[in-house]
Amino acid sequence: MFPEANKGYSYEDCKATADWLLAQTDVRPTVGIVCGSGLGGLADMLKDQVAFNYKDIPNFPQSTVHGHAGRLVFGTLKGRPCVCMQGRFHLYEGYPIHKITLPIRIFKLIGVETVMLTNAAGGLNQDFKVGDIMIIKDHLNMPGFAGINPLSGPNDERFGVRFPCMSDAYDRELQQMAMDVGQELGYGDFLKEGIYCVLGGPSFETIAESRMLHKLGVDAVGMSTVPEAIIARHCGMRVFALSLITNHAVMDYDSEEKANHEEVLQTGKQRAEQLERLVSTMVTKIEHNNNYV
Ligand SMILES: O=P(O)(O)O[C@@H]1C[C@H](O)[C@@H](CO)O1
Ligand code: HPA
Repeated sequence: MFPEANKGYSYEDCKATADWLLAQTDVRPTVGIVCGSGLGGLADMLKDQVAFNYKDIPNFPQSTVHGHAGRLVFGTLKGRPCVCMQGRFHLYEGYPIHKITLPIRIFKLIGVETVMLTNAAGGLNQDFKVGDIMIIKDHLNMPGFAGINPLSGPNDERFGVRFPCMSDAYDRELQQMAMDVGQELGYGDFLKEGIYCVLGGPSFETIAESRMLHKLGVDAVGMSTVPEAIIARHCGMRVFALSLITNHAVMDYDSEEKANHEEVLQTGKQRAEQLERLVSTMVTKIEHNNNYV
């Protein structure tokens, strides 16, 4: 069942994993959530949980990063059937890019229509503060510039077209919904929007790199999300994504600040409750056919 790294997973491999999951649970999720570093608490919001350790799911990679529990959780969120990845995969873990994005195709094959991606990221926008939530409106795919794209290799039309459009990667209605819900919840002061850039990691950025990204118009930098968004759009799912700004990307040689994973996880804990409320309220407003109510 394990294909060669550069060949990716076939439609049949993905279908086998999807069918295996569907046989284990009656939950039929239409919303799929991916928890970023330190944001696994989002999965704990689900009621009537049916949870699987990644190691027990055919074809699934294993989580290797602290703050990514490695569980796929099915359940309901205020009555809506959802599935939640409590832990994602990153290029720097050594996984080929097709493996990182495999769960997103599984989402599609089990009936998910809307994907909500979350991540921890370093803030480059000078107006951003640690603890801000940035709604992602667009991305820069740095590994993609070097040919590392989850759609490289043969294209299977059963998933989507050879050359998918990405100018509409992040659903505008869902961005507006997040803004509206954020205002209703009183989050106006820390709810922002911006452009996310993915790098390979695991080293954090140098000062020169951060300065370059800032000049390019990047608002937040991280190590995930973009490959998942590309795969989700390729197979026709709607994508909403947000970054929790967990630290400032250092851009000044006099600065004493040093990016570190502990700070990332700590900021996640501090904003967990608000983030959960934002995501869960949005889920209640996403209709089965993906309309915004
Ligand atoms: O999975 P995400 O993108 O939230 O994780 C970020 C990027 C690195 O994996 C880690 C660095 O602290 O957090
Ligand atoms: N850079 C890259 N990835 C990150 C950061 C950062 O500063 N913070 C959390 N994930």
